[in-house]
Amino acid sequence: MRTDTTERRDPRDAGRMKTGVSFAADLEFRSIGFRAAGRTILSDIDIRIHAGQILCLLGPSGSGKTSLLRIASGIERQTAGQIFIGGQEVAGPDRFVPPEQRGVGLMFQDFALFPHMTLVDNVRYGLRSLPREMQRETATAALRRVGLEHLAETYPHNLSGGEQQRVAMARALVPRPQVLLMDEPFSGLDSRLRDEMRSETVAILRETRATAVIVTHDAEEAMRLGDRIALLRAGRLVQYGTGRELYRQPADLFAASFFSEINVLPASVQGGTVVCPLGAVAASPRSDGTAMTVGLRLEGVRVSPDEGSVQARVVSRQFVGRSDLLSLAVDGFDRRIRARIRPGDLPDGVQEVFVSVDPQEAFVFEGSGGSA
Ligand SMILES: Nc1ncnc2c1ncn2[C@@H]1O[C@H](COP(=O)(O)OP(=O)(O)OP(=O)(O)O)[C@@H](O)[C@H]1O
Repeated sequence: MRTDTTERRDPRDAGRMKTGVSFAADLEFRSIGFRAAGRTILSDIDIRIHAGQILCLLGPSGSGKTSLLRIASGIERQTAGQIFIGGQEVAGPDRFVPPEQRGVGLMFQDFALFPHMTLVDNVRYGLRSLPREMQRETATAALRRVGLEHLAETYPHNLSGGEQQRVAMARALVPRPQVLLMDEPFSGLDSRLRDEMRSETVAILRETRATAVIVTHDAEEAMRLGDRIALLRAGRLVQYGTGRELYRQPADLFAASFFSEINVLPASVQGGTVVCPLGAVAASPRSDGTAMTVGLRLEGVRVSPDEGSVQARVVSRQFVGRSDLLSLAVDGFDRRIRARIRPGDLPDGVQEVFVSVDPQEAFVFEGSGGSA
């Protein structure tokens, strides 16, 4: 039987259930597609995470991260495919479990605390099915866990951003959802606080053994937080794996450039070797003349005053703290090459240099477009 999507419900209700009855669960997106307003927003998304794992949905603005999160929660309904939580289908062509029965907790970008309620009442909100005394006790314990018990009777507007984040986290976790869904939970915090809250959030998620999905557009954040990362682009899954896999073996040029700044260089196969304007990069079994593209991390451009594959001139040099950023003009290549070097690696004032490629920092893709 079909049940309509539940846009009129208050999504803050999504995690409401009896405390203590649920445990972390596997979460699976199977062939998810989503069309809205005549557009394809998501297609063919297959992701599965195990109970207790943290999945980061990573991608640029508009890639479909929030849509996928909303589909997992039941606020939105996919137009193709199925969602499984703990092995049970919660959404599919013939089945739709509403948000409040899915055992999911939701945490929003702006934390969405109720301004007219004290902190303890905000946290209690998810526990309305429990007896009153238990609600208070459990909510207070949850505030204690995030270090805010002493502020239980204050109102959200008295709190700093980090404190609000912690209350939102306590509120989302207190009903012990099987899966916690978090939409850019750190984006409203300044960078120092963001670091602190990231570590704290992981600690709390591990402690409660919650399965979590975190939306972010920051690759470093995804690597810090996620056991697995799903990289999306224009509604498609570009790559799924650990942070290390995505960083070290990006599926295509887009994935490579999402994880670090890169130079994109045209290349071709010559005598079993991929050769770009900075020299030889890697061996290749492909036939001579095959067009290739090299993605070279800025750290992968070796710069030396006296040795390297090709000659270059330093066009600009910027001090940016732990490294210097160089812009280089390479003989016979009309685009500037960017490099990031340790300040001591090249004496100040040196203009004529040699450059070569560190093969460890270079990614080779077939074709001139750079796909895998
Ligand atoms: N119900 C809908 N109706 C029409 N368009 C929608 C709907 N939901 C999402 N979209 C569109 O789908 C695209 C993906 O949106 P989504 O919010 O999922 O992306 P995102 O990756 O989370 O982006 P951001 O990082 O900017 O939040 C956007 O272009 C958005 O406008």
